[in-house]
Amino acid sequence: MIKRSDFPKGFLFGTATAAYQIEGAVAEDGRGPSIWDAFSHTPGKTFNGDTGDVACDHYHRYKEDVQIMREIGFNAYRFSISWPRVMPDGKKINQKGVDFYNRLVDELLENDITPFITLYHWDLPLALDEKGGWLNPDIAMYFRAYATFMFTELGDRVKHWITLNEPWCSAFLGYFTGEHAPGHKNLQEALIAAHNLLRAHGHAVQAFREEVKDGKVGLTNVVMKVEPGDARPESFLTAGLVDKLVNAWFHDPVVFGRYPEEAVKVYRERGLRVLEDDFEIISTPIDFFGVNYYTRTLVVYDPTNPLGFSYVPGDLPKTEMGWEIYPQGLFDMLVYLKERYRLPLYITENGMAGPDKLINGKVEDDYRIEYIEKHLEKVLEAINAGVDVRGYFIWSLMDNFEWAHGYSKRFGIVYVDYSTQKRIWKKSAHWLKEFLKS
Ligand SMILES: OC[C@@H]1[C@@H](O)[C@H](O)[C@@H](O)c2nc(CNc3ccccc3)cn21
Repeated sequence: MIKRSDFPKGFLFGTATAAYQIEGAVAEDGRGPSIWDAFSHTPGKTFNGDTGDVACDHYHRYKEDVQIMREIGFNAYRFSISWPRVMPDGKKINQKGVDFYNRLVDELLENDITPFITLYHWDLPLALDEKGGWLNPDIAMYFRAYATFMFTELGDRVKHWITLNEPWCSAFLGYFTGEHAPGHKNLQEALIAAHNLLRAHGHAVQAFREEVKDGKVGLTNVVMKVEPGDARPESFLTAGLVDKLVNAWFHDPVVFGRYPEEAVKVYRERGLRVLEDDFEIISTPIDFFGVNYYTRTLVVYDPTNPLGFSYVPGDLPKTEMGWEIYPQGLFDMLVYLKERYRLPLYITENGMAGPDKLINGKVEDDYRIEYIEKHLEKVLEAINAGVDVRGYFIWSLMDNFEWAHGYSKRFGIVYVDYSTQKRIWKKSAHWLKEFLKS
């Protein structure tokens, strides 16, 4: 059984959330609509027609939620700022919205919890989407202005910042598969959005260097361990290619100032345009990568598929999301990222959706305790293998709005009874409290 003291001194143990998934109060104190407000209110887009209108009502209950983090013993908390709450039209400042984040940051600091802020966790102001959103190259300058303002407003107290959460999801789920807002289904658009997301990231890093001299800034990507789903040699090659299409596509430009050549070829061979501008800005040096790790992805060679591969389900035990539980993949990807990019790493998300049932006031989520413990063991193994991992954030503090799945998936270590907004510690929260004392 691993102990907290096995980890390096100063290692951060935290939990993570995102604005649209927990805040609610979507029209309070001047907040403007985001693309997720529009998307979730569009019939058929989310499970049961669920929306983030109320969510966990964190906007009003943030003090209670900070107390829960303090009692569990976390020393860090990753959360995101709702761009449309602080700039309802994407540009004009709404001071009441800004003041919520001032209050939240002060509450965290008073409880010795280090804030990690994500500037963009998918809730683009709808007004900017109406100007083309991530398809409009101007978006990079709107994002730079938003980032600059937040750095000046909170940078005196917040020294750890993440520009974007998972640009792969924003681009490919938002513009190719259409599962996420704004719900487009166009691969060329996904490539354009991906490039503008990376440009926006680079501009924000440049602004950060001007505004927060003593801070650290990074980018959080979803990191998938891609493996062949059958024994054919062509599937082995396909896995290597998909790794470039998903992982390297959002890491290489930021460090090397270019897209991975093998992946560019896949798109160009299919007549798609790959953008090449602004790599100087995109590769403005960063201080760390955030790693969101959940599972592995199995792919097989499939010439009938537009990109030459298809996903296959694995045979390992799965979570409620249908994702295989595969801690080894975390170790593998931490070593891979260290070898390829040589940057400090924070695991900014790791966790599972479980069949969490409230029975006699308790949620016995032993499966989640095992998931966390097994993944922490792999983090420790990676650190002992020389990987510079500096923190681990559990997704998530509490059950929340799980995007297209609505409230049907529970990732929290704290159960939320949405009918009463009562927070109920799951067994995993009690386990973590003991672990963090060990
Ligand atoms: O789904 C759980 C969380 C989600 O609530 C967070 O907002 C988001 O940052 C997040 N990213 C992942 C991993 N992304 C992923 C994307 C495609 C396939 C498998 C995993 C999981 N999660």
